[in-house]
Amino acid sequence: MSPAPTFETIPETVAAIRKALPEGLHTPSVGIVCGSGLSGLVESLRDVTLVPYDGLPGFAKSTVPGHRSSLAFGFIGEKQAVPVVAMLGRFHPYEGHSLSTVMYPIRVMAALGIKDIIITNAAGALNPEFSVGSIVVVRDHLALPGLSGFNPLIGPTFSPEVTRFLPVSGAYSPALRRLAFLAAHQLGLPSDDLVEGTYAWVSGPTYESPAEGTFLRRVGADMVGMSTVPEVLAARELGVGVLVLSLATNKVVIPEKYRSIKEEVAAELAGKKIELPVEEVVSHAEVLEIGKIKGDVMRKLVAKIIDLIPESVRDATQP
Ligand SMILES: O=P(O)(O)O[C@@H]1C[C@H](O)[C@@H](CO)O1
Ligand code: HPA
Repeated sequence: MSPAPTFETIPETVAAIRKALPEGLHTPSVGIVCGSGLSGLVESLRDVTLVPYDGLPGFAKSTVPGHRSSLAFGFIGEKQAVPVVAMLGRFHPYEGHSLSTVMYPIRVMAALGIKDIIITNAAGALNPEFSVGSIVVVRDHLALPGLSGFNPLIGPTFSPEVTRFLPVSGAYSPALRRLAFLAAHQLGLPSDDLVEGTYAWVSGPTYESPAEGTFLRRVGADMVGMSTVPEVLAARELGVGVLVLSLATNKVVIPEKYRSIKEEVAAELAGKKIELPVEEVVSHAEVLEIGKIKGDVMRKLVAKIIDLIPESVRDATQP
């Protein structure tokens, strides 16, 4: 496991980043996290400077296919040139990274000056009304590891300024969620392309068993994924406004009824012919493929949302 970076390392990391940047990019106002297969979001940026994670104090290396290991700084927007920083590649606890390592880049982006962050991810759809390729504006989360003793904020508080007891009831900014739907409308996206839902965070790296998928659906989750929630908590702890967009890359199979091997054997012995169900198996290759197909829509949506964030909001720390 990579050593856990702390509050003390932040000034060193910020100085290393600023040294690598031209002056106009020193203080980005919006952060972006690119989920699995979604690093193409960087193509919306103008005048890009890449800062590799390698060599940045406190940063690890992303080991997951579909994740690069660089920060991209640049400008986005048609109406205005908004300075942004995008993480091309995130860290997941299942890679062996500590939760402090997972949250560290968000804390660095906050120290650089971001006021809002758009976090994207690839996730499995539990809600049967969602289609593969739908983009879900996350309105709430179920942090399964958090509920079972692995809350990312357990341990010494990150800095003297942050609260010990973070409220998360309003973690997903209604103002930014509203801009997401306005942006989709302005882009002419079909209404079913952008939906709302609750994201369940699980540790991975296994995908869900049918019983786990059924459980998560029953307790109110619409999507399930292996990231994002620690980043949301790190951002909210520092007053950064959060928007999460989840791309449904696969449907999580929730069986109406388990296949009964006992009944199949009995039918076979009785000489009856029965039709076997087709088993669907999710893979990371499929996840990346959908990211490739829908990457352009996600990219345009993120750029449009940033363009719509009023300057007054970008300049004010969110409550
Ligand atoms: O980083 P994200 O959450 O976008 O990646 C998802 C979750 C796992 O890392 C991976 C599984 O296919 O994709
Ligand atoms: N489960 C968990 N994480 C995921 C999935 C899934 O089905 N698809 C993409 N990330």
